[in-house]
Amino acid sequence: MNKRITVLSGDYIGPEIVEQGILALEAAARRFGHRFEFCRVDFGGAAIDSAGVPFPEETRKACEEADAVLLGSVGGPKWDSVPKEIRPEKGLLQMRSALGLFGNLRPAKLHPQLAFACPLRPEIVEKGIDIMTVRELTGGIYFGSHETSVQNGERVAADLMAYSEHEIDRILRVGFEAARKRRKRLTSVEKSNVLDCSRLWKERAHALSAEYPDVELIDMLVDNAAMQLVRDPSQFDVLVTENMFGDILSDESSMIVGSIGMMPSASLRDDSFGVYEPIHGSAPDIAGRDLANPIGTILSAAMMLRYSFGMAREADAVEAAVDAVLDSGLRTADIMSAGMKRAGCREMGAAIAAAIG
Ligand SMILES: NC(=O)c1ccc[n+]([C@@H]2O[C@H](COP(=O)([O-])OP(=O)(O)OC[C@H]3O[C@@H](n4cnc5c(N)ncnc54)[C@H](O)[C@@H]3O)[C@@H](O)[C@H]2O)c1
Ligand SMILES: CC(C)[C@H](C(=O)O)[C@@H](O)C(=O)O
Ligand SMILES: [Mg+2]
Repeated sequence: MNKRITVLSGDYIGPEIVEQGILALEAAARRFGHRFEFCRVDFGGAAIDSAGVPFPEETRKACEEADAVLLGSVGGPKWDSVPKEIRPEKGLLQMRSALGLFGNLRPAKLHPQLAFACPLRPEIVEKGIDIMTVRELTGGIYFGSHETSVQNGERVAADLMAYSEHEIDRILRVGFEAARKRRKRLTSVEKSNVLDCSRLWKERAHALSAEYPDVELIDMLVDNAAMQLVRDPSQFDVLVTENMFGDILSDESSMIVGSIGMMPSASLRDDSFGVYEPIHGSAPDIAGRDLANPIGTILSAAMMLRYSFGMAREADAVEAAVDAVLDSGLRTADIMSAGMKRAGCREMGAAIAAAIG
């Protein structure tokens, strides 16, 4: 099969990790007889430098013309003082919105080889951790109005959270469908004791649950969910939530599976197109030193194969290669432990590509 992949490397560690994702995709293409064409365009801070804005029209066109997009990470101190309308992170939100990517899948699965890297007690870890967070990605407080005004002689900042029923229903359906294919437990995370958005969310979750009698629906307040994630993560199968709660809880779940460098994501809409990126940021503190863990990006490439290209065998091969390399003892600094072999980002990426075949 021929596929076109637009590559947005982004900033700081972005180019380092994305190159390893590309190596994995090329290895999968070679082994299974596909042709993947990569088109690299500027995005985020790199696009501010070259074009003055983080999501230029040309980048948007390159995304729209592709079958899928591989993204590194954007932002960092170099662009922290640019006007908020052209921040690299604003470009990321513009891209998600322009491409209609409302459904964000963030799987957190503990690789048994990394049990030691989980900060929870062994008896908690032994019960297994395999959570799919389904995060709403194009609505809520990220996309409401953001204003700072002067009232009574002082500045007042306001950010609006708004959700319409159709936005809530379509992401809840992604959650129900995902749970149906897994262990059939859907935890709907909200703050219905305070927020109207959450009250509407909870009401819609119960209305839709009639269409999914095979899926158990559990309501959970977000503060409790944050606590339960570290008390007993094995209770969660699929967790569905709004944009900001999902951002926070997915970083929390990344640490209980060992490192934020391990976590992939897929940002999807109703057709097969998707944007694939690790959930972490541009990690300026380790950029340019070959220290980043590329596994979150490589597993994002596996999600691309599975969700956008319908290539389950190929995705399995990439995931199996990650397991094999972890079994071999190779570790980047963030998941290093005694007796293991320390690798840089490039060595880890090359080993995984070689293991794909
Ligand atoms: N999707 C994105 O592009 C995205 C996501 C989150 C943050 N950001 C941006 O990234 C910048 C830095 O944000 P931050 O420092 O809060 O979060 P971060 O995720 O970049 O880093 C947090 C910590 O995790 C470590 N880390 C992250 N990825 C790693 C990897 N692959 N391997 C090993 N260690 C890794 C970093 O070294 C750092 O100590 C900010 O400008 C932020 O807005 C971008
Ligand atoms: C950089 C930022 C806008 C982004 C988000 O909050 O969605 C990031 O934290 C993520 O998790 O992808
Ligand atoms: Mg985040």
